[in-house]
Amino acid sequence: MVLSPVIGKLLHKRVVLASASPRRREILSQAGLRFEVVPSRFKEKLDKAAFATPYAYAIETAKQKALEVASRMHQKDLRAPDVVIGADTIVTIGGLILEKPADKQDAYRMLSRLNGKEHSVFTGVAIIHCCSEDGQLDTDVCEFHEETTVKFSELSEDLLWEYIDSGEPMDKAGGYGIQALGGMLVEYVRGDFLNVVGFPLNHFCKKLVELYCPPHREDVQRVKHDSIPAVDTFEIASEAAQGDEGCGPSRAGVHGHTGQAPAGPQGPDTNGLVENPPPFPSDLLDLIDGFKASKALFTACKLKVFDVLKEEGPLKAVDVARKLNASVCGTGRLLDVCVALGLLEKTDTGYGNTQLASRHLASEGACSLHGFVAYNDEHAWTVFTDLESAVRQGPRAAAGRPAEDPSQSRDQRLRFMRAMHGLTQLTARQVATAFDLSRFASACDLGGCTGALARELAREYPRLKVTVFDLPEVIEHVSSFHPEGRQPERLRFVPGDFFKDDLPDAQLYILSRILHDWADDRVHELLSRVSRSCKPGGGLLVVETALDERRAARASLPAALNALVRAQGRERSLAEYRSLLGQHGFRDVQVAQAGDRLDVVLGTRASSAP
Ligand SMILES: Cc1cn([C@@H]2O[C@H](COP(=O)(O)OP(=O)(O)OP(=O)(O)O)[C@@H](O)[C@H]2O)c(=O)[nH]c1=O
Repeated sequence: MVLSPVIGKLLHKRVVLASASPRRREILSQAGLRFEVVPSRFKEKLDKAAFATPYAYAIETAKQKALEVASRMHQKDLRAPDVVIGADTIVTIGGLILEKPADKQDAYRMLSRLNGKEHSVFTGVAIIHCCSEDGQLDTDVCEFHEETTVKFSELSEDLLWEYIDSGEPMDKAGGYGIQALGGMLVEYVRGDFLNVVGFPLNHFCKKLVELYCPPHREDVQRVKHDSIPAVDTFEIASEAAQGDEGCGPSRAGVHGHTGQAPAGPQGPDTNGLVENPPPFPSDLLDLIDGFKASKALFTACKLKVFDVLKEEGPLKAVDVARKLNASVCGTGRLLDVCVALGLLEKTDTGYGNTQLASRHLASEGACSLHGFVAYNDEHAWTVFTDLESAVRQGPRAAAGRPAEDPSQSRDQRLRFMRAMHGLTQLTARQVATAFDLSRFASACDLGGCTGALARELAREYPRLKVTVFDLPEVIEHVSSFHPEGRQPERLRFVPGDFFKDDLPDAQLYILSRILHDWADDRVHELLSRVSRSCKPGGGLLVVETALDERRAARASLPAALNALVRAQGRERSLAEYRSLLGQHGFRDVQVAQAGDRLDVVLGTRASSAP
């Protein structure tokens, strides 16, 4: 989520943070900025005596850090980033500038100097806009600084040494970290706290407003000079700038000149007053662009970008391109988009997977969603292009559930199984433990596919014997999902059709992600078959993503559309699932959540027939 519309102005630019500081990275990403991190190689050795003030030194260092990264990236990629941000934090006391301590003794000297006194923390920031023309890098520099006063308590030698021995001081200006243990040393802070931590976010936002959204002349009087304009003021400014070739730093803007912007689309009204235009629809624009992000993820998965980087990363774009047998330029763009989407990280040594990507987007691994991504790319994507006709004509009654569509090819079936396998593995433990199922000695997972949930149940309940019941053409492929060979002894696979064949005997029946695939008449048919097979005291466990007010509609609505475009099924609310179980003779119906996407409903078969 982008909190500040002005941060949103940078969303579609290639932004680079020229800093190795984890604090800067955190502050800016928490503010919603998307950026790559390329630590600067600039040596912080400028002659301090040559600067009139400590902050002039910090600003110049910040600028040199950012310029070094801009020119290195320009030379390497022949494509400079749009914006490079550099920063430098220093601590000053009695005219002395303290940077990061060289060793423990140095940290001790610094902390002793600060002990019991007030000092200033300055962060200099440089925002560099780059553009390359005819292979030449052209830069516009915008710079500023922020000062915060910090007072240390009187601290004992022991405490100082204990703090130094914690290791915390070594990578921090002045030898302390106010955001962590070092906070204990501090009596008070005057000014921006984040400035001490390493990045003056508030001042940075004000600068972006100056750069990207120069205000109307009329608004200048309304905006207090020392405040970040309220959101509506951003919007007035941004609308104005949009009228002027989109909202970006005009050359004048970059140099800090805020000339008169043309009136917004609505212009001044007849009384000469500016009407407030509606808020800028950043979230809506993100939504409109959403499909591009999905497709980038799908494509990177399909090309096995995450597999290559998991095995051999970090790698440069050119090396990834070679391994993928793809164009260097196309690969570079895709990798950058993946960085912006938070799937990859970019450092000096090249592109690497984030933990998320290694865990879920590489094709192997217990938590891999690679199959689910492929299913969405190759199947759901195509089907969803037909959403309009599904909405116009209603659900396509002829379409069957993928696993049961007789026309489905072996490859399609395998793809569907891979998707279900990944998704089920991800949530199997949460489902298995949503209720205490230890009272059951046997369970049958109807439509249990590759047995991902069944295995987890067998693992969780050492007494439980689990049967997976699914179509023969599904069971046939099960072994390829369990390369380690033999299934656990308490797990067996039985081929069959739950609408036609006798259901295997079990004390507990499970219908996980099955009912939403079917229309009401088929659901009743299936539940009455389960009810007839289930002995009094036995159970039925239904796992679904229920349509429910309690959950943000976001999580369940795509599934509702799924049912519309794909089959005759539909999503149901928890009340409907409860009622369905009740109608088929299940009592004491309880509901639990499995993670934030799944609901688990458990009913006990009553002794009297429904
Ligand atoms: C006073 C204080 C400083 N810091 C950190 O001190 C480093 C300053 O060094 P720098 O040279 O400005 O940055 P760097 O870490 O060398 O990174 P780079 O930008 O690559 O030069 C930055 O990390 C800051 O967060 C804290 O984390 N907490 C505090 O309370």
